[in-house]
Amino acid sequence: MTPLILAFPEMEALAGDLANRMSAETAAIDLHRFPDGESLVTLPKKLKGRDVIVLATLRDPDPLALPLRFAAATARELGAKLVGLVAPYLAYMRQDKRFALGQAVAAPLFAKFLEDSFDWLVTVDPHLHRVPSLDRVFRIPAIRVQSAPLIADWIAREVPDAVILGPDSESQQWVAEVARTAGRPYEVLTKVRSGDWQVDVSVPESDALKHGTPVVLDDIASSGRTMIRAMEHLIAAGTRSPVCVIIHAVFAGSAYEDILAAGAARVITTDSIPHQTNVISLADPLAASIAHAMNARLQTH
Ligand SMILES: O=P(O)(O)OC[C@H]1O[C@H](OP(=O)(O)OP(=O)(O)O)[C@H](O)[C@@H]1O
Repeated sequence: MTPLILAFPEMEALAGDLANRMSAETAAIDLHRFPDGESLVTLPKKLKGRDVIVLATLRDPDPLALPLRFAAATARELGAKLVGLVAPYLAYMRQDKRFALGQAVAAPLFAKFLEDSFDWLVTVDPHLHRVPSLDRVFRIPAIRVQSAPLIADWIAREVPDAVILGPDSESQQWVAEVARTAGRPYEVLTKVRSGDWQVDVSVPESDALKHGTPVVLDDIASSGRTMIRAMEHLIAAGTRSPVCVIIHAVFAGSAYEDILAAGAARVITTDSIPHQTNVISLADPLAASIAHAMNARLQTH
């Protein structure tokens, strides 16, 4: 039977793109909020014997956590075979260690929460800068789509004189990869975070920056302060107007407007989180990885 992609709100467009590439069908998950804040999840009726792919954005994960669990459990009660999760943005991965005594280490706890409900997971570049692979966090088949080749293509095409800038030492690994694929130079900045909205970034002396367009590349823009501080220093140093390339368009509060106001020439993102800045489609590698994850899970079922 054809797999069925069940899209949580906001994910209908990506669901359609994936269905076109995978001979799958799509249907929307109806998510109703009662006045007291509880959720009612309603799935389509014909799930018996089908592989179900739940597609959700976890940009605002807490209100979606229980509906995700309800959707997975209900799909099984209605006869679905495998139930997988495609979460192009995987929340909670930044808290991958105890930064201060008493803190919850959210990354493995959230992973456990998801693997208790789903048979497999596909995500895009999770923020696991200190963890080498998703297998260290998930015990279900978990596949990481890498956006680097798509980002490198976009930069090579749209900003041919790019100097690619990673905001902190942890970004070196993938900024170097994007720069190598795009055939452009790169630099790594130094970031110091002192609070949720307090970040400082220092920019190195760079000959390349005198002649090229700075492209600040980061996996997440949340408060936007990392991007904003990087741009402020670049502009003060006399560079051309920076281009901001962000994988996950989290954009808390007015972050997007603040980044534009700080002088970005362009802000572009992948479609891991629906936003007006999405220009890089992840549908091709996501569709390939979903097929791979379903096969991997079937082999262990
Ligand atoms: O828009 P912002 O609020 O500035 O957040 C975005 C930044 O935060 C993340 O790193 P983080 O500072 O969490 O550091 P880490 O890489 O050590 O987790 C991410 O890699 C960005 O650089």
